[in-house]
Amino acid sequence: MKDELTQDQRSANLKGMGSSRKRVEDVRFTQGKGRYVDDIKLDGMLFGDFVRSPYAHARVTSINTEAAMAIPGVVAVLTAKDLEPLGLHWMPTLAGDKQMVLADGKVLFQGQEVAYVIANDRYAAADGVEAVEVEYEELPVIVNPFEALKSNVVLREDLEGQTEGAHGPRKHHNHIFTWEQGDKEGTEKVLEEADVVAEEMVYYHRTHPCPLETCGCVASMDKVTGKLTLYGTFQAPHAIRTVVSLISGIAEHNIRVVSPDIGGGFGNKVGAYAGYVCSVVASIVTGKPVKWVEDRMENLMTTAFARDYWMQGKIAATKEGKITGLWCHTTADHGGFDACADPTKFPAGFMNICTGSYDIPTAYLAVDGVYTNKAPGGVSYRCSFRVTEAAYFIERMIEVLAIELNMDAAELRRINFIKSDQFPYQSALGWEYDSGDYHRAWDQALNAVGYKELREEQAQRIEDFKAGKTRKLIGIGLTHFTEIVGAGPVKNCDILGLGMFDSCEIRIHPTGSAIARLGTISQGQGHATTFAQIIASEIGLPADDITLEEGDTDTAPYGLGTYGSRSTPVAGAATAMAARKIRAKAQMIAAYLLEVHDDDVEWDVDRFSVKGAPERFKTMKEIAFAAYNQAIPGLEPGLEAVSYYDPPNMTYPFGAYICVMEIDVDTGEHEIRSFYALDDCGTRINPMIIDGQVHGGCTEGYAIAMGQEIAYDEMGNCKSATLMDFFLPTAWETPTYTTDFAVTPSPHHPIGAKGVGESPNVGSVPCFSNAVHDAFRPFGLVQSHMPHDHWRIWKIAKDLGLHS
Ligand code: PCD
Ligand SMILES: [Cu+]
Repeated sequence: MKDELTQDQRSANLKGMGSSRKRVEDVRFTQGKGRYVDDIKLDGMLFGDFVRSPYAHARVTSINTEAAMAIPGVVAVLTAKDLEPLGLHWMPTLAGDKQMVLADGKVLFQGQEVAYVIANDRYAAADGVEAVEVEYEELPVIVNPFEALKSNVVLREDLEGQTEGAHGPRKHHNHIFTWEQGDKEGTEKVLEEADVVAEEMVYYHRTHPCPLETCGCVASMDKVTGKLTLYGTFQAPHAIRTVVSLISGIAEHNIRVVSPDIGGGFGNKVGAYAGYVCSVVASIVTGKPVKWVEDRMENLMTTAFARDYWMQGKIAATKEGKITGLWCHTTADHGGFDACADPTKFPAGFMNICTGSYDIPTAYLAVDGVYTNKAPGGVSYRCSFRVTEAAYFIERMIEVLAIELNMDAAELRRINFIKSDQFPYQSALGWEYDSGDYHRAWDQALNAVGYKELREEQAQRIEDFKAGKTRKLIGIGLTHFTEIVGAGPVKNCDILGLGMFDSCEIRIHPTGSAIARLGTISQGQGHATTFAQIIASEIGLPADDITLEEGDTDTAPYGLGTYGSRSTPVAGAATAMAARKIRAKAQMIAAYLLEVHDDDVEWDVDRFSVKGAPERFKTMKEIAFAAYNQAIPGLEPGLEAVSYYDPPNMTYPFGAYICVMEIDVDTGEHEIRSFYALDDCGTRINPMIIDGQVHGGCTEGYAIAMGQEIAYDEMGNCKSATLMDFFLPTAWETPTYTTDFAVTPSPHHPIGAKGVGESPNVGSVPCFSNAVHDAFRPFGLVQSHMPHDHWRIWKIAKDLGLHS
């Protein structure tokens, strides 16, 4: 048989890895045909809504539900008393703490769930919420973690007297854990003996990812079959199924968890919320489906926030700028409950990646987790595992050290980068970096933006400013970040005891198309597009002929879900491995059909051909059909495979970002003149999707650095619970980005890919912030806290005496 097409043409037809294949899910999304939780409407469905605490800390002395029950349409009102007999008034958190489902005696943060009203429709439920009478007795409020550690006020009375927590000893009744990594004495010695030591407090404020779609679920208990179906905005559907089974006692095979389309997750939808538990209970009690969907204020006030890390740092170096040691003590504000979603052994996530891209021989990190009267969570926002905090910390400390040494910050970085021949690199705080080429990426970035000329322009501008010719300064923000994603090796990463592997199952149909199912779940990342591309390249069937399914625990193989940029490093690897199993069987089938030995056929894009006789071949499509219609001796019929992949290591994507900012000294306004982002995420599956990820992540980083904040007053009132107060950039504010790339494959990943989704947030926040600091560096600014909104920038200028 003769083939008309060249190898390249056949390869292009597959739309495999490396092609900017258009996102298949967008046909649905752009036509309003997505199916989100709120689109699920079941017969006889009821609606739940919460009574929430107006106080940040108060005793609940009484709850009267009579008036609420009298409202037409209200079916029931649940309080902690109703949940207690079921043992469901408290629930375990992913961090080994426990959290009230409904207020049990007291409340610990504003917006905390106090009672759950179930009604025939949303409006009756809302009226019911208004009518529930709750009496509170206010208690002293603590919103500052440093004060919490000194205060006599006991926030968590349920833990009183417990000196041991889930992560070791507790030093104080408002203390959660201390986590230490590295060499304390060694680092102190280095600091003592160093030529130069720079010290600074770096605060990464509390913020929130604010996804377009808020959190919600529909619980439906079928009393006839005993089967509970739970639809919801879950980033980890299988883990939710296991947790629901463990806390409700319903056998796991009788629970089906479904994540339909999700309108953005960003880590906000990893944890388990009171709304899920109450909806499940309500459905069991009423025998009807129950829907609960948060509104915007509830989402901002009560679901997983991000950051709130106070990082005290010391960095030591020689006079020439070679870093000799890094010390960090972090005070972590976790709010009323410790509900982070970190792997069990890492109560401060991967904060110990805080040595960044630099070869720092000695380092020490300690993190103290603290309770305050703020919302719990702390898991989210484009790095669930505290890598954003770590990158911000080290990239600020480098700038602070550059000031101390009176050095150019780009040069200081270059002197200290881990060299390409040092990989795999063992960091002082315990990680093995898989691969990287930082010097090359850095030079590529500096050349691309014309760094030298920019510095000259900036110097001229400073002169002009001093001469009274202009009131605008230029800031050049630099960042070189190293991410750590792909949790994780099962041997040291688990969530609630569930090892963090992931999975893929591929089934080839007789006519040569396929379906693949994964343990992950897309929230907008485009998995249906990219994972089909991996399979296309591995087994030579067009990506367009491969359906991808995620999120239904009745059909998908068990996996730990999508967050921490783990889908590509873990489920992506499982996908390649499952595909390779299929290809191995296909090889045997091809050899049988071609009547040669297995070893005498070779793979060629979309077929196996006889070695030395390429005109004799069987395409994958032909092989698929044969798998179902030929009796092949020694082989089972059919063509499918499943892989559960336990990664041997994390992957370490990295990037070089440079921002040029103009700052108006008199108004505090800024303009982003340019933003350059070079990302190296190893082998690239879909360059266009990567670009989209970088644009999205940088825009979130821009928001965080320049204005976004979950702020509290001293009474614990959340001051930023609406989009009037919480900065969400629109197309108007969003800067234009120039993206670039380098490719340093991961040596341990079957296709060499690393994650990329989190990287742009990890890298862009310090980049924007460093630009602000850099603009004022000649006038003596060393450190100033984010977010750098107009007022705060104006204040910096004022404090430096730049206003006449
Ligand atoms: N090399 C490479 C890598 C990657 N990729 C692509 O890209 C993406 C991403 O990826 P990754 O990195 O792996 O990641 P994932 O896992 O998938 O995801 C996750 C992430 O993702 C990001 N992005 C995004 N997007 C959208 N649209 N939405 C959303 O929500 C989101 N989110 C965010 C977050 S936050 Mo966390 O949760 O906090 O932890 S984490 C996160 C996908 O599609 C993939 O396939 C490619 O292509 N290539
Ligand atoms: Cu992360």
